[in-house]
Amino acid sequence: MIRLENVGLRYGMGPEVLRDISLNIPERSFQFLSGPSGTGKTTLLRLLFLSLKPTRGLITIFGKDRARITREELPLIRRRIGVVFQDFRLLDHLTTYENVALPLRVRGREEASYRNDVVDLLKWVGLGDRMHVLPPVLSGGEKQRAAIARALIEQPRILLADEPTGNVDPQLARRLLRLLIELNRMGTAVVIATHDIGLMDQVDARRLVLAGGRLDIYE
Ligand SMILES: Nc1ncnc2c1ncn2[C@@H]1O[C@H](COP(=O)(O)OP(=O)(O)OP(=O)(O)O)[C@@H](O)[C@H]1O
Repeated sequence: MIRLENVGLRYGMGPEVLRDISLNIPERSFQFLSGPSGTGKTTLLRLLFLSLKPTRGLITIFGKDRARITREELPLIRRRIGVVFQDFRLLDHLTTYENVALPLRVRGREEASYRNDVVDLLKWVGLGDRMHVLPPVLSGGEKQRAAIARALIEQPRILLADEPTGNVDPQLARRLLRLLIELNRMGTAVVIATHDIGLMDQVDARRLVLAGGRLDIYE
């Protein structure tokens, strides 16, 4: 579904942050992306989300060569990729419901056509009773789940999550992980960037480990 071949990336004139990365992310797969702080996990996720271009190598996404994707095509392709950012990026002046519905509203969809989907998704992530509050009053774990719901509202084929359990206690981290595993069972590919070894040890999943700009893959 997403394939990288000998990809390298440098920011500006800096050193190569990622070197010779070759990776295939199959449909319906589940993997952790780990490695010490500053090794390029977020950078790799940004390459997968097409918010960065590689400085060398080839990326194929949904069968298309990344280098040939036009500016007009980009939003359509990105719609098939859900992302949960480290800092959530929820809009504080919109309710939880409105944050999750925003991608659909921006596309000009009528609220009546999506209201039930948003409510069902919020219930699924456990925020059924927090729909109408603003993000500043949500706890860290609730914000995380709102960000996951927003990433899923367009039914992406892959979910990229950057440290989704970074700010929550171990019990909540386990619940979030269960949610992502259930999502994967329903057919969505999942990539979770994390430092949390305890979290990774809970699932027998593929591990992508970055170190020194290179990627080791443990199937
Ligand atoms: N926009 C940028 N411009 C220049 N250098 C950057 C930029 N973003 C990241 N870097 C550098 O690239 C390297 C990899 O950063 P990245 O954020 O991808 O690592 P990470 O593994 O996600 O780190 P962490 O686990 O701390 O979140 C770091 O040395 C960082 O300083």
